[in-house]
Amino acid sequence: MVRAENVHKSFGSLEVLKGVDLTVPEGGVSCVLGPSGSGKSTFLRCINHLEKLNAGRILVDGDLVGYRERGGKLHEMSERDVAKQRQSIGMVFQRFNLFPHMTVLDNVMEAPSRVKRENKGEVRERARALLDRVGLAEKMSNYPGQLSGGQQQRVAIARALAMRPKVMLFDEPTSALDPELVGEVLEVMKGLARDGMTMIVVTHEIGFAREVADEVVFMDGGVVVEKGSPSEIIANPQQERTKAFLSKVL
Ligand SMILES: Nc1ncnc2c1ncn2[C@@H]1O[C@H](COP(=O)(O)OP(=O)(O)OP(=O)(O)O)[C@@H](O)[C@H]1O
Repeated sequence: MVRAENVHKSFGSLEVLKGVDLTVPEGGVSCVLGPSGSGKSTFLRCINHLEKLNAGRILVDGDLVGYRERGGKLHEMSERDVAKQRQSIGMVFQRFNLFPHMTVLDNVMEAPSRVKRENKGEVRERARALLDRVGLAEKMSNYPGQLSGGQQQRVAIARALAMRPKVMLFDEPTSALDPELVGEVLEVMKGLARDGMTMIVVTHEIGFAREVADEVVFMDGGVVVEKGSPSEIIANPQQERTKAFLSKVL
């Protein structure tokens, strides 16, 4: 479960998030739509400790992101606790950023072996199973440079899943792909949604949002303009800003 309450974030004098509220229940999928510069990436980055909030709070699985409550007061988490909390939050970016000198299997094994220091044999089995799940079992000995963009993005998803996250954040995971490779990545994401993963997906893939999202959130100018079911927001938007955006992307 993810709950964001009144999240504010500024960069200098630029106010990027102006009080964002969002709740994704356990196993729910929220798709965040909105024009470029509306704060979508910044919002995901706040959930994953890549940015610090100026105000508001975020809870992942009931735990406050970045803070511990002690004696009725909030204390900033130690780096160790931040690292631990980040393990429960998987993130997939537009650019997959795999290690080019490591095989596909080693890329997927890297984080659990290094960060969690888990048993190598178990991690290898899990990584193999994940590569099978994303349809890349036969590529595990290849290097990222030998794979298509869609295949690399599927490896990136397997890599995030290898940490057994409770929540997966996707930041425009198909925007950098050639159009014919988009479908294979969306299929993997649909499978994850079917399997009950809690997901927040920033995307311009309206078809995906329509089919998979439990809730569609339209953001513009650092605020949530409207949110609701796909049929409410995509088929029947109420706000002019949402209508204008959808008329451009549909
Ligand atoms: N580290 C930063 N320092 C200064 N400004 C930033 C920083 N990160 C983001 N911004 C600014 O915050 C605003 C929102 O950016 P953000 O990337 O969150 O938008 P977005 O909705 O994800 O857009 P896009 O769809 O283009 O990725 C932009 O004006 C951007 O330039």
